[in-house]
Amino acid sequence: MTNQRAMASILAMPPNLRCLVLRQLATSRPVAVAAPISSSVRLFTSTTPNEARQRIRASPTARSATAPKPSPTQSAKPKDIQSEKPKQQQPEKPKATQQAKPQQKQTEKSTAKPAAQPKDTTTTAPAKKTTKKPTGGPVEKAPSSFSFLPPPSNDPNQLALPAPPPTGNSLFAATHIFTCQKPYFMYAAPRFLNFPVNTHVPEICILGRSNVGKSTLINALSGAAGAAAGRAHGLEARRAGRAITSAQAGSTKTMNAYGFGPPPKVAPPKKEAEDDDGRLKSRKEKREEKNKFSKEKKPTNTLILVDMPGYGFNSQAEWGKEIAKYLEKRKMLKGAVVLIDSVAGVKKDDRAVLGMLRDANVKTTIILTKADKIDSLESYAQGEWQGKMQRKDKGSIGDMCIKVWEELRKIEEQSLTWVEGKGWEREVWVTGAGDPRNAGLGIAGARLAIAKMAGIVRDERALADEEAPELGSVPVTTKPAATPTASKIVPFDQIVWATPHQGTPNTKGGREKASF
Ligand SMILES: Nc1nc2c(ncn2[C@@H]2O[C@H](COP(=O)(O)OP(=O)(O)OP(=O)(O)O)[C@@H](O)[C@H]2O)c(=O)[nH]1
Ligand SMILES: [Mg+2]
Repeated sequence: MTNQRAMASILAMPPNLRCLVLRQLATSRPVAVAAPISSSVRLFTSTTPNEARQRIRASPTARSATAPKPSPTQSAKPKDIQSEKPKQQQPEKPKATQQAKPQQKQTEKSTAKPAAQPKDTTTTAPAKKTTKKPTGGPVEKAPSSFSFLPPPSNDPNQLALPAPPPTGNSLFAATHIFTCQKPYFMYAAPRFLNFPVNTHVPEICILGRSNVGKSTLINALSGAAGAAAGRAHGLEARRAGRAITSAQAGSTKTMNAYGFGPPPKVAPPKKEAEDDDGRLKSRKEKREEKNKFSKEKKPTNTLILVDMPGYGFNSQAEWGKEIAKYLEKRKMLKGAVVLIDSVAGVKKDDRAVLGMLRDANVKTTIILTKADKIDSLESYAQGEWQGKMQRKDKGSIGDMCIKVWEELRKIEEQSLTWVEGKGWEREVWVTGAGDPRNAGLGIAGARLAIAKMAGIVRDERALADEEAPELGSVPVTTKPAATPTASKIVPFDQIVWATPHQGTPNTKGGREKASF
């Protein structure tokens, strides 16, 4: 209504004045201004030109340059909200706590009341582990040393006598040599000529019919338990320094040497060309010395065991010839271990090999293998095995020992030196190296038998006909290798070996006890 009255008054004006008034009104007329383009919706608002300019300044392009703060806040808000939403939605938290609680309960299950959560106790991991252990590991505690002594005569009514158990010191010293470090696979010699020179480290060879368990015993001596000792295959076994075993006879085809125990300390070669008296060496002397050292490598271990190819089924005649050469010519050969199958007993091939050993005058020890196949070891664990072994049942281990002694006494008749107690050991050792149920049956005793024959450990038992090893002739490892001040460092060719093991005295003046 006010606009109509104004228009009527303007029209009533004289023409000149009317034109002036209309021009004034035209300049002050409102202008349509575009809304910010940035927004998806185009808004139109009626404003004055000044307001329009202010709005244009506050346009999206200007906003983006001049006012970045509001956009992040606006964009951040939803993000924050979204991120906060789960935080605010606290119902998830109780879910997490509910999941954590049962885990804690599982870990504390052993101490918690089993009656409160019977379902958890049946499904939890620790319970499974405890049930799996008996299947994988040894079930029964097998005797670590297991040996027999012969009766005074060959009277068939007499029985094998269980030998008195070795002392803890002797078992500890022997076990330490074999287990203080990883066994070292030194070389495989197809022929005797391939053997490297050795003038310092005692060697023991392991002989026996094919598949009797020679390689398995070597693995068990180094600490491989039960099934692991009898199932060493391929590169993995080689890398671990283990002997390769197989259920098929004739798997070992070369003479393989394994080193045990730490190396003796060797001084670096002298730099000055002077001898001990300070005299300058001649060229010839220097050359001789160089050749002497280049022939033989520095010793790497205390003891070498040579795993021989088996004789009998699936063997080759060539192996026998090379083994015969080895037995006759090897300087550092301190003895041979002949393995005899507890089930099969002494065969024709065993007699032939024992005859070879007699002729070569090589000291011999008999070890029975696969004893687990004869008698149940449950009785061993309960201490009943001694009486059980003395029974005259066919196939018992005691009976097998009697047969072995009979054979040895026949074979020794053709020799003056290779006789009972000197050429061959009276004590027969019994093992079950590859027994998956009873890891280490008689293995500590076998270690002692071998180390004793090599002259590096003394058996402390007072056996009447036992001869002490020759002192100073062979290296002796009496203590762990970690004793740095044990011996003075001397040149390789001047190594003076220590005396045999006398046991490790403890602080109370007694002897240390070893646990086996
Ligand atoms: N039950 C049982 N099995 C054994 C024992 N010793 C060895 N075995 C198994 O007898 C098989 C032959 O063992 P090896 O150690 O390869 O025999 P080997 O005398 O070295 O045989 P060759 O190298 O062929 O001369 C393997 O399958 C061993 O798992 C044992 O004391 N008890
Ligand atoms: Mg073998």
